[in-house]
Amino acid sequence: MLGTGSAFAKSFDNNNALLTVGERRLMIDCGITAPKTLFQLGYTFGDIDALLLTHIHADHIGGVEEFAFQMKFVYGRKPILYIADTLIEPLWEHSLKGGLQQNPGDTLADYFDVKPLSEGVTHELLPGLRAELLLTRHIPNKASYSLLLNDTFFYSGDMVFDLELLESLVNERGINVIFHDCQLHPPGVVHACLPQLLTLPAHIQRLTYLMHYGDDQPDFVGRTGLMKFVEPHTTYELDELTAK
Ligand SMILES: O=c1ccn([C@@H]2O[C@@H]3COP(=O)(O)O[C@H]3[C@H]2O)c(=O)[nH]1
Ligand SMILES: [Zn+2]
Ligand SMILES: [Zn+2]
Repeated sequence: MLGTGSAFAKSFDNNNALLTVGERRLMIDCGITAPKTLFQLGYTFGDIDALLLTHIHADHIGGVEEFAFQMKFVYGRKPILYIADTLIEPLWEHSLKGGLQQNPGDTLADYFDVKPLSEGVTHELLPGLRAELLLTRHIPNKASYSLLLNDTFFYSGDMVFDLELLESLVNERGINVIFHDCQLHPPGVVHACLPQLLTLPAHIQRLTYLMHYGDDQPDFVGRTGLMKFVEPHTTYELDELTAK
């Protein structure tokens, strides 16, 4: 995990991840803090093969302009951009065009090898890494996607509490690890909040790890039921997590 903080956290970096599969690396979201976090952890943008974006908020896309410029002008190649088909136009028109457009007609494709993802369809992102996007509720009229990885691991984009979805993932789809965004203080208007997540049945809590939390997270250690916190700047072995 590059970071595990909420959008407003200052002691935790933005909730972004770097997945390594064999020799290939996929970054999940690239927020404001991602360029500096990568540097602090000893990576460069040149180490990244592909970027996947869950939704358009700065803690998830605020570092994309630098990523795009560095890949073009420092590393001289187009990384893969995996993104929901519905987000391509708003990402460019509403977020990136102001900084990245240099010539009339420039598009995302001038910086990225854009691979549109359709919701509900499994795509192979890297050899050995399959992902399905799920449109999950975050902010009304604003698309945000969560990820099902290799049919075993659920990684929430920002989303509200959705008991029905989590139950169906675990009970019907065989998901055995959940990384879930967690707002520590209620009410959970645009994120699941801790009191809501604490109502999950025990067998789901045991599979659940909390991320995207605020600066007072240390006050909540030991107060998360059967759920654990995802730690920042920490590497998790998916095979080990999902084998438990
Ligand atoms: O209707 C809204 C819209 C936004 N917000 C805050 O802005 C943040 C944007 O990033 P985020 O999605 O990680 O978290 C969001 C919330 O903290 C909110 O509380 N209510
Ligand atoms: Zn966020
Ligand atoms: Zn968000």
